[in-house]
Amino acid sequence: MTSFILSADFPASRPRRNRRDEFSRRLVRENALTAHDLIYPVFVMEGQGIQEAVPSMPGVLRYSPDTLLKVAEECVALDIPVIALFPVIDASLKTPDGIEAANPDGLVPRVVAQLKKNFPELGVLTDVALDPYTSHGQDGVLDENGYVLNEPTVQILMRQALVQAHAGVDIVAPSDMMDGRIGSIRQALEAEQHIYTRIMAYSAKYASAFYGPFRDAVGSAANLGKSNKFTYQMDPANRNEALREVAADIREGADMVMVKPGMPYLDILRDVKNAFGMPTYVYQVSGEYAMIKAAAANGWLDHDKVMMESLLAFKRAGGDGVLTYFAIAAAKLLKERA
Ligand SMILES: NCc1[nH]cc(CCC(=O)O)c1CC(=O)O
Ligand SMILES: [Mg+2]
Repeated sequence: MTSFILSADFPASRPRRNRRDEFSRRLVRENALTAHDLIYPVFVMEGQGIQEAVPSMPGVLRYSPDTLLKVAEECVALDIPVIALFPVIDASLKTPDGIEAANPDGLVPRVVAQLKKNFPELGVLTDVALDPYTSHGQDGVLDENGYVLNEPTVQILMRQALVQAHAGVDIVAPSDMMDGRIGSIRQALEAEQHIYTRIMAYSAKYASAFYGPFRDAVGSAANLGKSNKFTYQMDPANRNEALREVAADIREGADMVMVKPGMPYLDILRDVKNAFGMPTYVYQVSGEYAMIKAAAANGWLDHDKVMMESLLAFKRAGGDGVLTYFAIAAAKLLKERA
């Protein structure tokens, strides 16, 4: 047998030694996913006894406040720390300024109060954004050319966040990408003694085509039509800009920051974590979920394995937690394995 040297390191270095047995693979494992890393986004609408399927998001349902309680109970049982609410607003309540967002008797504040009353230990996160409430599906107030106006939009977002805080929400999460909204919301919260309301800022939110199924779920897709969100959400080509956006949100008072979408933006997630060391979250968005579901339904990918690998990748890339429609399924798997 001829002996040959493959490299100067070999065979002193054989990376496969550590990989040979399950015990040493476990011993050298660098990252782990736990239920504590999961935030479960849910769609909620008016009504009773509702569990309505979202066709472009197989396995995702729209709930009425009563059926949502069961979901919250499941989150608690599975050790999922936070549930994130996304409202489906009746078309009759949608207006150009989306002012229903600031209605203290609206759907979201009522659901927040109900959840906190029944499950005080479950963290509740609310979306601060106008798109579920506007008749045009944009995240803000428009001028005569259809341009989203910054300050007038921030004024309404402040009122929306305050209403949610009064209802008892734990975390407000502005997903709109208006400039200066974190500072305005923080000031308003402090002024009204909501000093413990946390802000999770959607800081680096890209103008992504991966949001398509979500817009079906909340019913903004048809209203939005062919228009886009390029004048406020970030250009997918940009990397440095994400760091500037995150820096500004931290200075303005964000307690946690977010990168969105997830898997196509893992580089941004790593950059943000390295640059700021903040509690950093990532949104595995509706389109990412739909892709995995579709491939699995065709038998092209192993659903559970791909789901868990995609979630672990967020941890490895620097995420402290993930907003994911897989939260319940993943937490169940983690519990079975424990
Ligand atoms: N305020 C809008 C909002 N909040 C969360 C999502 C997307 C979430 C997902 O795709 O799962 C969007 C869509 C958008 O910006 O158009
Ligand atoms: Mg910003």
